[in-house]
Amino acid sequence: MKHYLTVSDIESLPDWVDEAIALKKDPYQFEGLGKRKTICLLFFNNSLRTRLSTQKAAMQLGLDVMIMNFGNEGWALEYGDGTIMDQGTSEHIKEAAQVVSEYADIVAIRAFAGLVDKEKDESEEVITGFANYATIPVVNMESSVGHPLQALADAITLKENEIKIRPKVVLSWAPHPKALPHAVANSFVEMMRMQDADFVITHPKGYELNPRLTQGCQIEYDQNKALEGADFVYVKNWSSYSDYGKVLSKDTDWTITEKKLGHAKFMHCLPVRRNMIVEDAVLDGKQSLVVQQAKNRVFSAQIVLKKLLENI
Ligand SMILES: NCCC[C@H](NC(=O)CCC(=O)O)C(=O)O
Ligand SMILES: NC(=O)OP(=O)(O)O
Repeated sequence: MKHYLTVSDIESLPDWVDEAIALKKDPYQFEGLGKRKTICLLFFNNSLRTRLSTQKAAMQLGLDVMIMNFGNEGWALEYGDGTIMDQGTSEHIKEAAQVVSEYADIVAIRAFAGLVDKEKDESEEVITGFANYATIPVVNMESSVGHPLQALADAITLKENEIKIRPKVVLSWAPHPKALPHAVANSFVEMMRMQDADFVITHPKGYELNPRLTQGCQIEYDQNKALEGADFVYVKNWSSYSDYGKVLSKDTDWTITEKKLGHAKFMHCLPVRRNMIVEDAVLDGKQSLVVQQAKNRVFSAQIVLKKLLENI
């Protein structure tokens, strides 16, 4: 693996999940691997979990960590080829990526979708710009279209809570006041397609995800029907994909309640809007796995960084 950019960079999901669970029992096992090496974390957007869990994973591997809030503090970057830079952008991705490569051995980047221009978001200009011009491995800490560290942590969490070989896993849309990206849902779908499960996606009409990703997946527009007999309910809001970036519904009939959840475990990547996405009783109850998911972000990051370091 050269970079960790998408879920498809996972060479073997079951092996990586097992390795992560083993690492969790002995987190400092590979403490020497990152000695005298540096990871640089660049954030174009806010974060709690990704920032701290990736830093912690790096520290447990003995890496030095440099963090920069690029969105506020870096120069505005230009991505276009041959652009006459007489407008707002100050520095080209070509120099920026090469320069960061001189200071660090791995670079990790968070750059969300703008949700205005679908083509621009799907071109993944920030993360692919770094992957094209950096001379070091690049890690995706949530890009326009994917959040593969989250999906790997979710796979670990599913495995830790597995009670049957082929569980029923439901990905449900839920309402949110703002337009949110598709990245988390996309990567969850891609990850679920790598394992054996009765997987169902439910959302209101108009909220279909990128059909290239959901091809062959079961889609059920009736949320109650989708939730019947579920073992895991993974909840997430996303904005419309077809009517790109638009909020078409804030219908709180889609909010997850204790009653709807039944015996299933509740999952969400966080941060979560209480009593909008899910009612308090679920988050405060025993069936919620959200904190375990957040903990597993350390081990998903650590497995990825370990694989990259072994390759350097
Ligand atoms: N990394 C986890 C989710 C990040 C982002 N959520 C948000 O922006 C929520 C913000 C809010 O609730 O105001 C998303 O959906 O992709
Ligand atoms: N789940 C997740 O990526 O959280 P942050 O946005 O806080 O990093």
